[in-house]
Amino acid sequence: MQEEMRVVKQTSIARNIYEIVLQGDITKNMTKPGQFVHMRVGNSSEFMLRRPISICSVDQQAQTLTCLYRAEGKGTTQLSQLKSGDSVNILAPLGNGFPVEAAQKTALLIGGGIGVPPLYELSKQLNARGIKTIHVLGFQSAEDMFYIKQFEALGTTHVATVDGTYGTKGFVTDVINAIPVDYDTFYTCGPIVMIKAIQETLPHTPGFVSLEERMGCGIGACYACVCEADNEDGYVKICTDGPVFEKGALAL
Ligand SMILES: Cc1cc2nc3c(=O)[nH]c(=O)nc-3n(C[C@H](O)[C@H](O)[C@H](O)COP(=O)(O)OP(=O)(O)OC[C@H]3O[C@@H](n4cnc5c(N)ncnc54)[C@H](O)[C@@H]3O)c2cc1C
Ligand code: FES
Repeated sequence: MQEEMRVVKQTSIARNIYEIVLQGDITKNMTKPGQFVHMRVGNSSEFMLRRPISICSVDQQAQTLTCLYRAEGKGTTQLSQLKSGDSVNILAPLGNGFPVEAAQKTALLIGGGIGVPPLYELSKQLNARGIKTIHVLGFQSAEDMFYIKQFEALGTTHVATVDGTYGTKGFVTDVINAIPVDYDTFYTCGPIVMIKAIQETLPHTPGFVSLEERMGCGIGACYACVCEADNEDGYVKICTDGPVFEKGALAL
């Protein structure tokens, strides 16, 4: 489904990180955490390719969608210029999403950098099902951190920064190695190197990983997003088969 969503507000929340709140009917279809929206950020041919951005939070009553993104390249920088009252063309919801029903009692949610946003809607939905959530969030530096208070409101939240300016100095795996193993399922989203390290750190815990890799069409037509996998075809398309996969399913 496609819609021109209205920008309600846009706020800078950390170094190069923006929170955009959009309103529209299409939110009623955004029910699964871990799905993403495909945004057209401008009308010129330069912006023909849409930008995939995770659903961070949905308010069904207000019909609003919140996304968090890093303004890095041309498209996301263009997106960061939008003001309240502007509109953005959204194709959504795309992808499969995290299976919330997989967690039994306690879930460990691990996010790295701009992989953190989809874990917020996931944590909200797990908590609504009575599942306790523990969050481990990794950033480069204190200046890059966002949504710490929002995660703390949902469950115990640990932060790791590479430069040690906040929380544990080091990586999310340093935190995971130091906390008690009282969770039954893990969910993670972030850079591939982090996902690989987590799979090695938690070999016996069932888990689900979400990839935020390069995409083209977002709807299974262009093969820009294929990743080697242990299945009959030998590959998967991140956009339609994912972006969430069971731990170990991909040859990372
Ligand atoms: C499923 C999914 C969810 C994502 N969720 C978020 C999120 O919540 N917040 C966030 O900040 N980023 C997210 N990303 C990454 C985000 O899509 C890219 O950072 C963004 O598309 C880069 O666009 P640009 O205009 O800054 O860069 P440009 O270099 O101008 O982009 C050029 C083209 O390459 C594509 N591209 C470049 N880098 C990526 C990338 N890493 N992933 C996919 N396409 C890319 C762009 O979509 C565009 O078509 C997600 C990616 C995926 C696949
Ligand atoms: S992005 Fe085109 S097939 Fe996945």
